[in-house]
Amino acid sequence: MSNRDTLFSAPIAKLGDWTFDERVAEVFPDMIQRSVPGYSNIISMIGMLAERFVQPNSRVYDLGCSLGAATLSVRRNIQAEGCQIIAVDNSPAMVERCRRHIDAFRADTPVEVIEADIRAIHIENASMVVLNFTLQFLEPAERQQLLNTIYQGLKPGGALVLSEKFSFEDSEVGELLFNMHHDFKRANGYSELEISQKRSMLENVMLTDSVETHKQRLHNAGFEHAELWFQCFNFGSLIAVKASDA
Ligand SMILES: C[S@@+](CC[C@H](N)C(=O)[O-])C[C@H]1O[C@@H](n2cnc3c(N)ncnc32)[C@H](O)[C@@H]1O
Ligand SMILES: O=C(O)C(=O)C[C@]1(C(=O)O)C=C[C@@H](O)C=C1
Repeated sequence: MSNRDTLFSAPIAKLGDWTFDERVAEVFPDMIQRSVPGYSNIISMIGMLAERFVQPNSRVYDLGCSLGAATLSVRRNIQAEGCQIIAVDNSPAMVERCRRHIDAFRADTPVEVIEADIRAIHIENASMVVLNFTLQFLEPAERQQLLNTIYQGLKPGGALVLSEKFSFEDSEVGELLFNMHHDFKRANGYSELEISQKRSMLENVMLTDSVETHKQRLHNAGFEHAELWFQCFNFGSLIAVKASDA
């Protein structure tokens, strides 16, 4: 079982910027489950999407794989033969644990876990790409380029799953959903101090976009189809599909 996240329960004198270090990796399953509304639904439904979208003899990329939760869900559900999963993360602490998690289960589809920056990854012969709460950690100016690369590397009929924390153009709704997210964290046992310390650490490194901005970028990248398929408060997931005659 995963360790409980108590990283920010005591006052921290000098709050630095957020990083995915050893301490975060150690408690990550508990942290993400208690912080992201709908996370476990999204993980299991990524498996359902894999069943539908993964094509024989193609690749699946899990970009910003952390401990490999999405990779494992995809691997459990792939029906097609001759596939390979490439899981990428630039945090050594995550990659080391991810390799152990993946190796703990037996399956036919091989998984390669790569310690690298997702901005430097070449994508080819992909039928599915997963960005599960990762794009939000790139500089906003770098997000379009990554989506362009993904579209180029996808086979016709291939899909990108893009899950993110959202901001909202309607400030009234934005404030409501932001507060609902905090209620969710409180209900999951986080104190006001834990919530506010983590929020300050994330402030400079996790800049959120609206659903409209995400859709616009996906269309700019070339995706013929893009729609929100899941939302819980200010967290959700889009599916973007490359046309089968592209
Ligand atoms: C919120 S976590 C993703 C959760 C994971 N996809 C899941 O479904 O459990 C974000 C991950 O992206 C990784 N990351 C952030 N920026 C990255 C980059 N430029 N290249 C590679 N990995 C990156 C972090 O190290 C972290 O593990
Ligand atoms: O916005 C928050 O408060 C979060 O905790 C979000 C979030 C995320 O979306 O990735 C941030 C960092 C951790 O990886 C887990 C969750």
